[in-house]
Amino acid sequence: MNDAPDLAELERRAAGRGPEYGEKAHIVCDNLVRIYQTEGVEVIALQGLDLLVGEGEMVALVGASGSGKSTLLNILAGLDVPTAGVARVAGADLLDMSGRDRLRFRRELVGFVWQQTARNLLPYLTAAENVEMPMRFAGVGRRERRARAAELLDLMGVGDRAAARPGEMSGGEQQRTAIAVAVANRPKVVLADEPTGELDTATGAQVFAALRRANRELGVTTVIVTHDPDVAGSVDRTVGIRDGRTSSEILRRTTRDASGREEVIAEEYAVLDRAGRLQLPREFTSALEMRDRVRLALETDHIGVWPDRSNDDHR
Ligand SMILES: Nc1ncnc2c1ncn2[C@@H]1O[C@H](COP(=O)(O)OP(=O)(O)OP(=O)(O)O)[C@@H](O)[C@H]1O
Repeated sequence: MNDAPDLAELERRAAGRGPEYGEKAHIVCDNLVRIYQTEGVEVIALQGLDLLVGEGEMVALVGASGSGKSTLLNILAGLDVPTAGVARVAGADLLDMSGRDRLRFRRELVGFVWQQTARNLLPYLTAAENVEMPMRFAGVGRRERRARAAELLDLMGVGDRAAARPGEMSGGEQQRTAIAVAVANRPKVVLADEPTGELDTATGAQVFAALRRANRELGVTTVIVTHDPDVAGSVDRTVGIRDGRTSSEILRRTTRDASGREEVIAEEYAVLDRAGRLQLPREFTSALEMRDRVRLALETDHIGVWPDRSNDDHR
């Protein structure tokens, strides 16, 4: 006898979870787990990551090397399959997808920009031909392809480089062309893994500006993995990943001071998952020497967290 719950039972259990988590979000990660097995050793790259991104949002993902950012991006791109949890992008369920749907998802619903310029563009095609390539796969007619490629290269500020091959373009021009390629098929989501990583500050700023233009003018939801503080500081929302989980978020909003000047206010938040778990920033816990256990108190409008002093008398 097999005691494992059948599909109907799993669906019943899932239905009992109350209102669907992230029902309206464009990207939903719920308790996402990715375990790699290499030579008998398990690496838990994502250990229950939660993330919601709304349609049209532009979000930066930051975190130490090895925290799981690229793993997450590869899953959202449909290139890697999570071990457990929920991952949905633009309505597509990334855990339950046939090979054919996955291919369609990668061709039509997401666009990517990688750090290595060589990975983004075909070296023997011109910039315009590179932008036309995904449209060709999608069966777009020649005239429409040409017009859209020209329009997108213009939007990215590299319209005058349309006839150049990647080897004849600067790194920044190649990355801006890569963004045009990524959005060619009108994807719902663009994923960029360190798009400015190989560029100097000024060129990186131009590439970021091109991504932002794609986000604002084409309305495409954009997720950027970055170590670049200028990029992380320029988006409305920066999500910190620590040890395979979302740990904190910085939200920025623009207001006007008394003299009418614009100022950006950045506020830090901790991510609270459905089970009530949150990660306190390491600087906070180490400043107050918090370890193992903390004391909590519910106040009318906040929760107080204190170091555990209960054993101090016995020491
Ligand atoms: N294909 C793989 N096989 C085995 N382990 C992997 C694989 N890919 C990633 N890992 C491990 O998973 C963890 C998360 O890696 P990941 O590349 O997602 O981190 P990251 O935050 O993107 O790091 P970086 O900023 O250096 O790119 C690391 O411990 C890494 O060694």
